[in-house]
Amino acid sequence: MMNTFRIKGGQTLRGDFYPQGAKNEALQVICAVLLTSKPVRIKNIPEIQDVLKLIEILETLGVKITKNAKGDYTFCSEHIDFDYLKSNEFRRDGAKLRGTIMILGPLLGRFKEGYIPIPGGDKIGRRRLDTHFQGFKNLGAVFTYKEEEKFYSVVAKELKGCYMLLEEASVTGTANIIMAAVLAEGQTQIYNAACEPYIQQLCKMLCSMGAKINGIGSNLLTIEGVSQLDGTEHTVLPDMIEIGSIIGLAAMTQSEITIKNVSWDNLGNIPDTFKRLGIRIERKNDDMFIPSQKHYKIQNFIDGSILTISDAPWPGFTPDLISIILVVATQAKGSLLIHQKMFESRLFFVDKLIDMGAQIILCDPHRATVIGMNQEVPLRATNMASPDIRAGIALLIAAMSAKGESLISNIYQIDRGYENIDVRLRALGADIERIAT
Ligand SMILES: CC(=O)N[C@H]1[C@@H](OP(=O)(O)OP(=O)(O)OC[C@H]2O[C@@H](n3ccc(=O)[nH]c3=O)[C@H](O)[C@@H]2O)O[C@H](CO)[C@@H](O)[C@@H]1O
Ligand SMILES: C=C(OP(=O)(O)O)C(=O)O
Repeated sequence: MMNTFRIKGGQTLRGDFYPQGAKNEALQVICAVLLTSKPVRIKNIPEIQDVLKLIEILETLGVKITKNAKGDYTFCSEHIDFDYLKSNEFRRDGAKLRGTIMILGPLLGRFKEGYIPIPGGDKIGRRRLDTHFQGFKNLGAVFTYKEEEKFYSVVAKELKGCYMLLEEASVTGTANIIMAAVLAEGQTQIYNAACEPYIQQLCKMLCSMGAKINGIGSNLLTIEGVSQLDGTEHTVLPDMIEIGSIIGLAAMTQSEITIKNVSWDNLGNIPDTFKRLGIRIERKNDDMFIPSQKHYKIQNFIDGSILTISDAPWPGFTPDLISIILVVATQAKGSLLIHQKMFESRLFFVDKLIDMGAQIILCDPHRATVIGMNQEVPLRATNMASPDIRAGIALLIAAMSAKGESLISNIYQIDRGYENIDVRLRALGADIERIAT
């Protein structure tokens, strides 16, 4: 069944918002349970489409899963069904999301073989997997790709640690290589490693399972292989992308919102980047208070030139919040150049914002200039489909600020990353309804 959101915009929201656990961390640490035959308990798992699908795939793989409470699961990977891994069912199920790619590293590390169909995820431009496979090959694995079956396999007689310099700081690639290397023989050094909080959390969890990893949080990881890993307990951080989305929503709708328990120390430059758009953000212990603001003014650079916000590997600004920055800028005072460097098809949704009356010039697939309207002319309500997860939430924010009723279809693309977003926004006073179409 396809669902649509009906949104009556123009309401001011107010209240406390509790962020969900981080989707991209959950996908990594859930895959890591494959590294041990012992129970691993993970708390604060967001119960969103992508994560639930991964859990379902692990269950079919033979992992015993107990749900202790909402978002709190224990996984035990004593036996793995390699027949299923090579089956047609897996070729179909495994292709549904991006996160499944990260079962390869742990399977290769522990069993010396792993299989995966070409993974799904957002259609936001080319999404290469070269870094993953080059990393596995560096450790001694043989990589095969059957083009007609769209199926990858990695097998090794043994994995041997080595020094490697990654071609790019791929997030899921780094996670995959770490998970293979923790059980490889000897020392592995990964330079140009991604170091997002997702990766730091994965490393911390692996260390509590007995792995030996140094350099956590930096782009040089040194791993001493161990022969086996133990069980553990781990809690997923709040989702920094959801937190950024709510900052954007508060600013656009001139609302006063407190985002609870944000884990400030793991937000990097996200709060400061929104502040550069003139949005006031206050720290209150571990909560984030966003006061209601009639207007917000984009800062210029020191030399007076137009501000540019671009994405970069961590600790740079995350590409997953670029669409939100863009939509928020449409009602700021001033102009902004958005430069989405990593993905080439993530800005096309600006067409919809232009339909709603936003002043945006798409310069090329990577850059858009936004001329803010200073909340003087509201966006117009419209009907639209959500193209990808972050454009989806950006359009939802636009619809919440627009006068009148908007419809957003294809909201599966929002549900896969935001848990019950309609219910949680209604609690803040939003007029949003989920309708079956
Ligand atoms: C499930 C998951 O965790 N998904 C996240 C993960 O995807 P994922 O791990 O798939 O993304 P990668 O980090 O591999 O790369 C994303 C894109 O950026 C390009 N690239 C990457 C690194 C680099 O230094 N330069 C560069 O240009 C790649 O070529 C690719 O086109 O990281 C992305 C980048 O933060 C996020 O958007 C995704 O939400
Ligand atoms: C692009 C994203 O997700 P995925 O990598 O799962 O497609 C995202 O979370 O913004």
